[in-house]
Amino acid sequence: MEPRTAIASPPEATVDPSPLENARRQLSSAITALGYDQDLHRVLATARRELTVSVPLRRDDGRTELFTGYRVQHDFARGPAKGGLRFSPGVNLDEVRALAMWMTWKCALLDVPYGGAKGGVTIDPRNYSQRELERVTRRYTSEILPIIGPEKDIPAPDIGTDEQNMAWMMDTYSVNAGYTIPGVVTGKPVHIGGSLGRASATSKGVVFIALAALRQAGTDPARSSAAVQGFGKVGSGAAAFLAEAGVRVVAVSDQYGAVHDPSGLDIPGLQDHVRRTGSVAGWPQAEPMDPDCLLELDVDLLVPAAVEGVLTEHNAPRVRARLVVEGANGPTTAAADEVLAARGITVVPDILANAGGVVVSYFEWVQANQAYWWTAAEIDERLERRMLTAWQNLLEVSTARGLTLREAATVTAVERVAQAHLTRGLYP
Ligand SMILES: NC(=O)C1=CN([C@@H]2O[C@H](COP(=O)(O)OP(=O)(O)OC[C@H]3O[C@@H](n4cnc5c(N)ncnc54)[C@H](OP(=O)(O)O)[C@@H]3O)[C@@H](O)[C@H]2O)C=CC1
Ligand SMILES: O=C(O)CCC(=O)C(=O)O
Repeated sequence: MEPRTAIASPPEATVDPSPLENARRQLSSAITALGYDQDLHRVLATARRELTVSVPLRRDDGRTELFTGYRVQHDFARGPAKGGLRFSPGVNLDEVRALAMWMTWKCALLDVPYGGAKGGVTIDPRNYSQRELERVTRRYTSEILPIIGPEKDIPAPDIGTDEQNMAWMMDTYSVNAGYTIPGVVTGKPVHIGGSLGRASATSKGVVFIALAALRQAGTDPARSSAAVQGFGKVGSGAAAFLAEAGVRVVAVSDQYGAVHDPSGLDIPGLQDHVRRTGSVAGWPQAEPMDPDCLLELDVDLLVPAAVEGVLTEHNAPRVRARLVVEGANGPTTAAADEVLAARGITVVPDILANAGGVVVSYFEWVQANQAYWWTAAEIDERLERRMLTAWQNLLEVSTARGLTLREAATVTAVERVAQAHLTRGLYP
């Protein structure tokens, strides 16, 4: 594939306010709504453990490069920490802190028995060979090895990583232990202890929730339209499942461009094009469009499924979607949330909408620990049940307490985590 230059403009709000500021603002509102004191607030706002490591890489041509890696474990009160590993050049400690905190709330909201964690390495994986990526993954795993494990912290894929990275992590961890420990990571290939349905779980979960939210708003999915930002593991799967459900997916984007067809994109055809060329850009069967304009299209449903901070106070007044379902973590800043709520646009928060991944990661961990495998149908059925139960609960809390869906989700999750702290006596 030809090297490409990203044309999508960096999100205006990733610098100010940062994802961490947004995450802390959401927590702060929940603490106020719950009437908790500032001591408990400080405990919940602060990660239990943070590790920064340096990751040297001997390149294939003999040169050496040095990357920085992070693993942040935000909370353990409800179980081992859980969360993805991101390979992206912009990764920094504060971003990982925010993502780890959101993992804690997500696991609590879905009632999976984990705390939250996240990891990252400051590398753009597109610029490195598979052998180089293997060395980086193994070295990073060795560096964080003392703090991960099936009962401590269980990584999974996130931006820029996939099941192959998880296979290398599992192998590095297992070789050090002297025996195979599949429960140390999730999102592994199925033939080495991964779960059926994990690869598609996040996208499927997004679509279960999107369809339920459309129906809740009185919109027939088969007569609705959608735009999806990001065409990676989450975005391309979400676009495909939406299209299968009869939703007209009119636009999708990645870092290099966006394509638009008001009559609906042929998603399998586009996936094929991306497999061949590495981007949605240049697909001849649709019109190119400015990726920033995708967020402002007149559609029923907008699915941001790329990075944090793309819906800001600057563009939120121009959003015309009736419903936003967050496939990405933290795509909407706290200020944008207020603008969208005031404009009557419903935002289904990340900690519910994209939780399908961690739900099936939980199923994978349970299966790996028991060495007993479920069928694809069992996994899909249990995933759908968990997602829709959480959605119904959320609607009830939101209505009963007069809160937005994000406020209701954060309040519910923070209350569960706080109760775990208080009951265990971890809170001094
Ligand atoms: N994977 C999972 O199971 C889960 C992921 N998430 C979240 O979903 C989001 C996407 O993750 P995932 O799909 O796994 O990651 P991938 O690396 O598979 O895909 C990321 C996608 O986002 C695109 N992208 C990156 N920056 C921009 C931008 N500025 N504008 C438009 N598109 C952009 C990438 O484009 P390009 O291909 O051109 O680089 C790519 O299409 C993240 O927020 C992640 O944290 C949440 C829950 C679980
Ligand atoms: O599957 C997991 O453990 C976590 C996935 C993830 O990183 C996320 O939900 O943001």
